[in-house]
Amino acid sequence: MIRFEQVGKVYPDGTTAVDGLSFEVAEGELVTLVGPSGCGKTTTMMMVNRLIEPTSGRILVDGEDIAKIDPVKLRRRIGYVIQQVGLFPHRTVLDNTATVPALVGWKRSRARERAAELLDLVGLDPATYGSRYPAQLSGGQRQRVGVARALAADPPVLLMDEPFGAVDPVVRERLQNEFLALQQRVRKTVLLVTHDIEEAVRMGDRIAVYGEGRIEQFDTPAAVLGTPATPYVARFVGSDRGLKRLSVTAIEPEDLEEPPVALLAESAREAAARLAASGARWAVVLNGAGELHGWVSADALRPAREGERVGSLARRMDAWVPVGAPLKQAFSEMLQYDAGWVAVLDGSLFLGVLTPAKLHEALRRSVDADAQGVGRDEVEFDSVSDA
Ligand SMILES: Nc1ncnc2c1ncn2[C@@H]1O[C@H](COP(=O)(O)OP(=O)(O)OP(=O)(O)O)[C@@H](O)[C@H]1O
Repeated sequence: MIRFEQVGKVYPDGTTAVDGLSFEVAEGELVTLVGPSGCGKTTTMMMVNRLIEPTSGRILVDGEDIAKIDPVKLRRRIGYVIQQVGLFPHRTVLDNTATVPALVGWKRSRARERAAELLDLVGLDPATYGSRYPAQLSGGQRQRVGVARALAADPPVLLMDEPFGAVDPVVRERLQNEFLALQQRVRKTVLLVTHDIEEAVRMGDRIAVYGEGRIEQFDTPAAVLGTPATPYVARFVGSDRGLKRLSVTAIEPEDLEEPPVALLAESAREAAARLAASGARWAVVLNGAGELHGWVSADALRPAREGERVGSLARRMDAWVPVGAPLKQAFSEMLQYDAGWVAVLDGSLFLGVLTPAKLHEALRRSVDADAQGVGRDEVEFDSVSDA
């Protein structure tokens, strides 16, 4: 846990970088610090591992005032990932990753074993990449090594300064998702600095939105987007915050439509009759275990011969998302498969489908739920279809 108590930093030339910072990052929580250039994010972060000393207030890590901890010892408890990664160019990827365990006195063989495990964890096969040098990696791969190295000594706290800043947007999104999946498993206490509100929203359990040298709002992504605390925050998160909410609103069972269902092994004629009676133009096709196979149209079923099964007329459907996934994921599947709906699954079981209309409703539900005084006209919906 990291706790800031009235922390301020005035540089020797008189620049006040931050002032009166008080907030807490709970154990296992990921807090993003977001704000424009020069607002004091990096200063905030570097005070946690004492690369910069505050001029007022105090910072506690796990309840201990860090001013009283030897900085070298402190830094061994804190992983540090920076944009430029800072890998040693003349050391292999494996040795780079093993740096901190080796520093803290692990045996070489154990440190290398641990490094291999970590490379695996961040999606780099140690057999392929372990013996390469940093220059022989792509930017995204270097970034992953940076994360692996920071995690190698299993520090409870992780500081990340624009960790995905140096890669293109597609790779960035992949690294972000990978890191989130990793964080689900390792549950570090993370402080992540970014100037990108999208990244802050996607990554943070909570977000600290910085104005000049101070925090304007400290809250969950949904609350920051739904109810910006100040006009400054509203401007910073942008007029398309309704759209950004797609990233933070989870699909819930109540959002789903329940279209007619046909089973793979069922008689096509019976299924056709059922569809005709309900007036539906298509049905979702499931196997006997209730798992998604695809879909079948009423037109395909109508001419079915006696004895023909739904399975021989059904088409596969690969657009699906797990229940609880963000609306944005469903939307992106719809676009990718050029589909008018996506199936929503609970494990492998089919729950229902999400359609664009339902997606819109879900977004509205989410905005209304914590709009608390924010007028509907302040939240833009109409751009959803342009995303
Ligand atoms: N060593 C220093 N001496 C004087 N002023 C400094 C020093 N380091 C940073 N500053 C100033 O402190 C303020 C906060 O800087 P900081 O690097 O924390 O901002 P930041 O939000 O991380 O910005 P960026 O996103 O551009 O990295 C800025 O005005 C900066 O110019």
